[in-house]
Amino acid sequence: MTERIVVVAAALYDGDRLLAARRSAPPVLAGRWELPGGKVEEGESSEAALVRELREELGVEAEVVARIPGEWPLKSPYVLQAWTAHLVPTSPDPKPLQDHDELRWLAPGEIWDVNWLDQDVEAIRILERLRGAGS
Ligand SMILES: Nc1nc2c([nH]c(=O)n2[C@H]2C[C@H](O)[C@@H](COP(=O)(O)OP(=O)(O)OP(=O)(O)O)O2)c(=O)[nH]1
Repeated sequence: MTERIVVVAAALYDGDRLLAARRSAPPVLAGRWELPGGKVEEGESSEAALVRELREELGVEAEVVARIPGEWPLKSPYVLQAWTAHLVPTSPDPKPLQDHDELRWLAPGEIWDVNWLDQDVEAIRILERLRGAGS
């Protein structure tokens, strides 16, 4: 069986605003926007990986809420999974410490104002649908 490595990404909300992060590397992805996160390490749960990545990349303390249904192929052997999350009340504000050079909190009408990575678009669409259904 071929190896399969999960990349976990966070739809991090502050109220109804969603955090988008602009990648600074590698060159092929730089300048495009994504849900922050990273690779799950061996023996690590997806939730623990997400909390760790958000701490490393943004300097925040986050709590994972729920998995967004679906899974999206990235460059083999990676697949993308996404989770909703929020900051714990004592968390510092996010800062682009690693992998990103800009962050934006997107209000509901601003979701498509950034140039999302192609592979993230379906996850963002699902989020928008879930949000629509919930409001
Ligand atoms: N974090 C994240 N990565 C994504 C998304 N969409 C997408 O194609 N990717 C790709 C970019 C990278 O090739 C890979 C994740 O790498 P990463 O650089 O964020 O993960 P990492 O921190 O664990 O990486 P590393 O520096 O330890 O190698 O998945 C997304 O929404 N979030």
